[in-house]
This record gives sequence, C-alpha cells and structure tokens, in this order.
Amino acid sequence: MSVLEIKNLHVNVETDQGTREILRGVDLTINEGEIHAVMGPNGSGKSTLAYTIAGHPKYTVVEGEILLDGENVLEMSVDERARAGLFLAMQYPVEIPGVTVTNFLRTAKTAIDGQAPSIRSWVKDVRESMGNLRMDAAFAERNVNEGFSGGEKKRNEILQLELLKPRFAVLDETDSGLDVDALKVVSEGVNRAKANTGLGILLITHYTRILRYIKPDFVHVFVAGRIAEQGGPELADRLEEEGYDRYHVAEPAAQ
Ligand SMILES: Nc1ncnc2c1ncn2[C@@H]1O[C@H](COP(=O)(O)OP(=O)(O)OP(=O)(O)O)[C@@H](O)[C@H]1O
Repeated sequence: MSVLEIKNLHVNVETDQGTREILRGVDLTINEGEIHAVMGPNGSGKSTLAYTIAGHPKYTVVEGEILLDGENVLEMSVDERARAGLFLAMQYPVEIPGVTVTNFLRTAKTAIDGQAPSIRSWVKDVRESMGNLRMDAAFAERNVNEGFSGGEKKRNEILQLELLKPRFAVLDETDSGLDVDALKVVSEGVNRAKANTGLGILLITHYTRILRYIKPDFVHVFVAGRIAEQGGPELADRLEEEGYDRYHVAEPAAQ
C-alpha cells in the first residue's frame, strides 16, 4: 500500500521584499486510491503546497517532511520525484514550443520507466487515452500547450496522467475554465486513473462542482498556510454555502 505523507511542513518563498512564510505546519497523509480535496481562500498556500511537492526551486522547506513510502521526497530532484511516481498537473500549464504532444509523452514515459515503451502498445495506448478524453488525433502533432484553449490544456494534463501512470497526483485547479462537458471528460479520466492504477489524488479546487464527479474521501480547508479543518464531502457543501468567514481569514504576515 503506497502512502504520501506530509508532516509539519513549513515553506518559505523568497520575494523582492524578503522572505515570506507561506506554509506554516501542514500535516496530510494520502493513501493509495484516496482522493483528498483541498479548498481554501485565495492566497492561503494551496498552490505552494503543490509546487513544494513537485520540487519547484522557488519554495524553501524550512521544517517538516514529505515522505513517499517512507522515502524522503525533499532529497529527490524534480525528475527523481517523477520517477518515484509523483505527478503535478499545474494551474497554468506551460507551452513547450517545438515539442509535439506525442514526442513529449514518449520522452516522459521513457524517462519515468527507464526504458522506451514498445511502439505498438504505445501508439495504441495514446490513441485509446486520447479517444477517452475526446481529443482529436491531430492534437498529438501539435506543440505542447501552444495555442491550446484552457480546456485543451487541462485535457492534455489528464492525458499525461493516464499515460504516465503516477502513484500520486496533485491536480491544481484542474477544473478552472472547463465547460460542463470538458469537466465530465476530465473527471472521468481522473476516476479511471484511480480505478485502474490505485492513484492517490490531492485535488485543489475552489468549486464543489468538480466534487460531484470526482468524489473526495476527505476535504481539507486551507487557511493562512495551515489546514484549519478537515472532514468528509459534506464539508465542501458547507464551504460553498458559508464561505470562509468563520475561519477569520487573514493574509499571512510578511516577515
Ligand atoms: N514565487 C512567489 N513570490 C512571491 N509570493 C509568492 C510566490 N509564491 C506564492 N507567493 C505568495 O504566497 C501566498 C500563497 O500563494 P498560493 O498561490 O500558494 O495560494 P493559493 O491558495 O493557491 O491561492 P489561489 O486560490 O489564489 O490560487 C500568496 O500570498 C502569494 O502571493
């Protein structure tokens, strides 16, 4: 049974105005096959948590641990984290001019598995996943994210998720900018990955509508760099009704 453990995580970011403490003691354990939704007001540190798990160099861990099956993730480079089975679908996926979707996927798959996939099975898998995600085959030959619409970018992230088969995925606002049909398609992709590979998911979102399609086991409320409350799916409904006032939301103070 795989497990991703975040323990007492404190993270700073360097800004032009100096060091700012963003995460202030986050504890979160995700077991294989579990879906954890993270909700919370703007600026509370949700994306910072995602980037820190992925190993973004801007974020400095000053205290605490991230363990994947007991292995220290914080000592791993970004590519080691991907090989260990961590995946980040970003809020704003980047364009990669000159690199086609198909080449990107094959290169990533080869790097993660340590060997190139056999052409036959790979072509079949890519076709199947693109079909599942209702992506036109012509997409495979376009440069990654170049000129993609918001919805196409998010589908492309889920295509990577389906083909690279990570153990844990952090999905940062994967629902933002999706129309209803795309939201369903993307959610089905996430649910398939969970059913097929026991994927564990950290799903950052502002809206309960995605949680109607991707059922969370746990909901965590992030406020000022900490988890202020956790509960089941009913917590998401309450947040939608009541907002975050009860948590006395305040910006984390600059140091
Ligand atoms: N690289 C950075 N430079 C300066 N400040 C940063 C940086 N990264 C994060 N911050 C600050 O840290 C705080 C938390 O940001 P973060 O993006 O993690 O919040 P969030 O909860 O994901 O917000 P949102 O819901 O608006 O996406 C914000 O005040 C943000 O301005």
